[in-house]
Amino acid sequence: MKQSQDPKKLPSAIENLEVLKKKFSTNKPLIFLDFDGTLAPIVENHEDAGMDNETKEIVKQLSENYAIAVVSGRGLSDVRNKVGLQDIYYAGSHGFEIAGPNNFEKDNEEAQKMLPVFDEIEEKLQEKLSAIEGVRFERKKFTLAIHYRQVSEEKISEFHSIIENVVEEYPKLHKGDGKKVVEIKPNIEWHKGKAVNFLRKELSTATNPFSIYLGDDTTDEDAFREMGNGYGILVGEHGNDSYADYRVENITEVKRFLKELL
Ligand SMILES: O=P(O)(O)OC[C@H]1O[C@H](O[C@H]2O[C@H](CO)[C@@H](O)[C@H](O)[C@H]2O)[C@H](O)[C@@H](O)[C@@H]1O
Repeated sequence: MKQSQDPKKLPSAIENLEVLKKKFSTNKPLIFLDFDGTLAPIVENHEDAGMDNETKEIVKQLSENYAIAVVSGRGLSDVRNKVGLQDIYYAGSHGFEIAGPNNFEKDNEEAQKMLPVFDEIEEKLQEKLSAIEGVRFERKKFTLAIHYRQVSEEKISEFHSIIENVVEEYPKLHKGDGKKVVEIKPNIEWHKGKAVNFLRKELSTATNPFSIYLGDDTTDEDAFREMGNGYGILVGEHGNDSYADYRVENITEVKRFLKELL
């Protein structure tokens, strides 16, 4: 079983490029890419996030040579619009909604049944959190993000307590965390790692295809942990230990690494 470790102790993918490129020349990897914090810089408002032209071009060129999937906490249509490529796969809502070329679509069936519960909890939380300035809601199909990047420091513990108390009333849902965001998700054994395993079967006929996954957040750890034949590459840090195999420092290094695959 994989062990997590201090990300600072992970080997740098950039410093080990020659070794990795050698490996990739004999094992063409499937490429899994997280969006926020990996392809697009973290910004104040979630609506404003986007890839720069260089990153767009790199991902486009990679998609001509590799099977690629973007795996995001964002809603499927949102992340698809932001990446803008038609011929690649996407997993949105933390893997609960998956889509790909030729009208391929796969929503998590259990999560589908929970849509009315999401409507209810969203309404309740909107009301209970209305007194806290700076709270931003982002409804995805199967998850609900509540952002607190713009909430003042002294209000943050109240923000978390309100959400915890409400979520406790809903055993079908659970609360996860991200970068200055709380994510309400279906309480189902499904996450980015499971979605990646599903996509590995979709993208390759091999039993255990060689894959790489780049991601920056705690939710990407589910994918790193599930990486069988392949490498997880952590972008920056998220404050906890990591199951990744390598690290890159930031988005600039993500670009540098991906360019080497072209
Ligand atoms: O899985 P990801 O593609 O990394 O998505 C994770 C969440 O990313 C977005 O929120 C984060 O980025 C925002 C824009 O930079 C930032 O303002 C926010 O504080 C971050 O948490 C997105 O809005 C969420 O829906 C995703 O779940």
